[in-house]
Parts: sequence; C-alpha cells; structure tokens
Amino acid sequence: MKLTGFELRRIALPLVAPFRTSFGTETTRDALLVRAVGADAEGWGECVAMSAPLYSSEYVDAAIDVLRRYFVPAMTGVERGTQVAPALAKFHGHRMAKAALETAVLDAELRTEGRTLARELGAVHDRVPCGVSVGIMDSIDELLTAVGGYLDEGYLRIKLKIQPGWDIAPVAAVRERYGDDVLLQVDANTAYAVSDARHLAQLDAFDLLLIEQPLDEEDILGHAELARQVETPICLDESITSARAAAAAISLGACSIVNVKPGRVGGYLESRRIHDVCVANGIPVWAGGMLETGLGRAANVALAALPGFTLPGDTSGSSRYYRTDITAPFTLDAGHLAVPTGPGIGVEPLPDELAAVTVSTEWLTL
Ligand SMILES: O=C(O)CCC(=O)N[C@@H](C(=O)O)c1ccccc1
Repeated sequence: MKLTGFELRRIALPLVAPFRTSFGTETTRDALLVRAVGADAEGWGECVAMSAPLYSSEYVDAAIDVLRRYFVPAMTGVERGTQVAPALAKFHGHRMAKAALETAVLDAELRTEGRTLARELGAVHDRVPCGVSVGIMDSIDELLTAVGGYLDEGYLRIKLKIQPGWDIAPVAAVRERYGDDVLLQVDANTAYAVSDARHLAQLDAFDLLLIEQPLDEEDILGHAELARQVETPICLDESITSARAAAAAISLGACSIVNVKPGRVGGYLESRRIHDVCVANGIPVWAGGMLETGLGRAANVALAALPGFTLPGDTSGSSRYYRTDITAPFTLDAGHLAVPTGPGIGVEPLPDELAAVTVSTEWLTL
C-alpha cells in the first residue's frame, strides 16, 4: 500500500476528574494522533506521550518534532507496518512516537487488506476483563467512594496509585471496606528506593496481585533485591522498553509480572514480542494504559486478547476518563470490553468529536 503522507493532529481532551499519580496530576489529556494516508486507505496511531517528560523522557512537543524532522521522512518506500521499525532503527529512543507511526501504517495496511489488528497480533479472545486505575486522592473517604463506584460499574480489578505517605493506609482501607476478594494491586511509578523494602513489605499483609514499578526505571538490580525482601509479586512498567529488556529483567529476577504498554515499547509488534518472551518464561502480562482515546484503547483491547494476558489490564471504559470520546465509546459489559471486529484497529474517529478537541493539524507529504 503506497503511502502519500501523514497528518500530525494534536488534541486536548478534558478529563472527567483530575488523575493524580506520584509524578503529577493530569486534568486534560494533551495527545498526538498520527494519520497515515495511503492510496486506498488511511490508518490511525495514538502517541501516548504526556505533555511533560514526567512518566518517561518523551513529551508531546518532542514527539511532534522527531516525527516531522526524522521519522516521517524515513517512511519513504515504506508500505507495511512491519517495515516501520527497521526504517526507524537507526534513531535512538522516542518509542512512543515510533509506536504511533507504526500503528498508523499498520492500521492502514490492515484496513486495505480487511484484516483485524487482533487477528494480526494473535488474539484468542473476543472480549477482555477490565481493571481500573485509581489516582491518589485528598482523603481515604474520597478514595473509598471512588473505588466503590468503579466496583459498582463492574471493574474486575482495582489498581491504586501509591507514593510515600499514601500507600499502606489506602490499601488497608480498601481491603477493610471492600473485602479480601477484590483483585487489588498498586502502582508506585518509581516513587520508592530499595531502602524502602521493609516499608513496602508491609503490603504483603493485603494479598495484592502485584506492586508495579516501585523503583526507578533503570534500577533493575534494585527491583531484584526488593523482590527478595517482599513477598508480593513485583511488576515492571517503565523499565520494560523492549523484549530484550523484558528478558533481562526476568533473568535477573527483577519482576514476576510485566505490564505491556505498546507506546512505551515502540508499538504493538514489539508488544507481541514481549508477550512471547514472557509466556516462554511463565511470566503473566497485562495491558497497561496511558489515558488513551478510543483509538489507542481499541488497539490495547486487541493486544489484551492475546493468550498470555491473564490479568485484567488498565483497559477501562471511555467514561473512566472522558465525557465524550473521539470514537464510539468503549463501554464495560459485565466487567469486560469487546475486542473490535472491524478491519485494522476497528474504530475510527468521529469527525465532529475529533474536530471539537483538535488543537492543531500538520500535513507531511512523503
Ligand atoms: O487507565 C489508563 O489508561 C491509565 C492507567 C495508568 O494508571 N497509567 C499510568 C501508569 O503509570 O501506568 C499513567 C498515568 C498517567 C500518565 C502516564 C501513566
């Protein structure tokens, strides 16, 4: 499929409520969409970089610049999704920008050929169990109300953001209020140090599924040491930037569960490779999230349908974050989301909704 060019579209979606993590608070999702335009189809990719380099080194302005200056010009001659990563291999980093470009080309290719992303990746389910991520709040009462609301909506797993000073008490309160059967996990987003091991070991009393990314993303050996001192399984997110990094972290004993986030690792094809490495090592994986619109959400749900995704992911319904999504909304059904069945990622932006949140567009001809 011959490509004629790409559109970079920056959008701003207000969140239904502030979302606070150990590294900041989001109130509006500043996001970059990439549209690949081919002779007889177009495809979409969502860059999950945040406004500022607080989750990782990437941020929206940098993604726009690197796409415009280096990555899109390197797409000359590229006609299939599998050709994108090799064409970008000489460039270091910027995995979220690379992922958006690869997904847009892959979506256009699959739409041209009438194939779904789910099938292309090796999905084996037609719906996926959904968890929800709950931010840091001003009070335990506020947290318990939020958690109760999500449980009422049918979410099958609760993830609590934690940080020093907001960890043991909120976990204990949720366990005390909602019981021991609720699937519960925590996410520290690198907020602790290995010297906090004894403190974090207090979480062992609460039968958590996992503790996600407690230490700095580069502290693989620290996570291996922490795993020796804490019973709760350690899950890595920010540290796992590729299948090679996953293999190394697993062999070093740094994690026993992996959060697979396509944007963080450079795309859905590398995500499948991470899945395969983890399955080969008996390591469960689950689909992470980055407050995606329905475009990224659709692709994440397809990925979450692969056999090794045995834990509910951060694949919540659209209404968790947005009053109005830019695609038909993803709505929870008995705690699950249906895997899209249309070609490619299976969804498209709704023109009016997309226009309403568009901040800027830029066309780059190949
Ligand atoms: O449900 C979602 O899409 C968000 C899930 C979530 O908590 N993402 C976290 C994370 O660190 O995994 C995050 C939040 C905000 C910004 C970046 C990452």
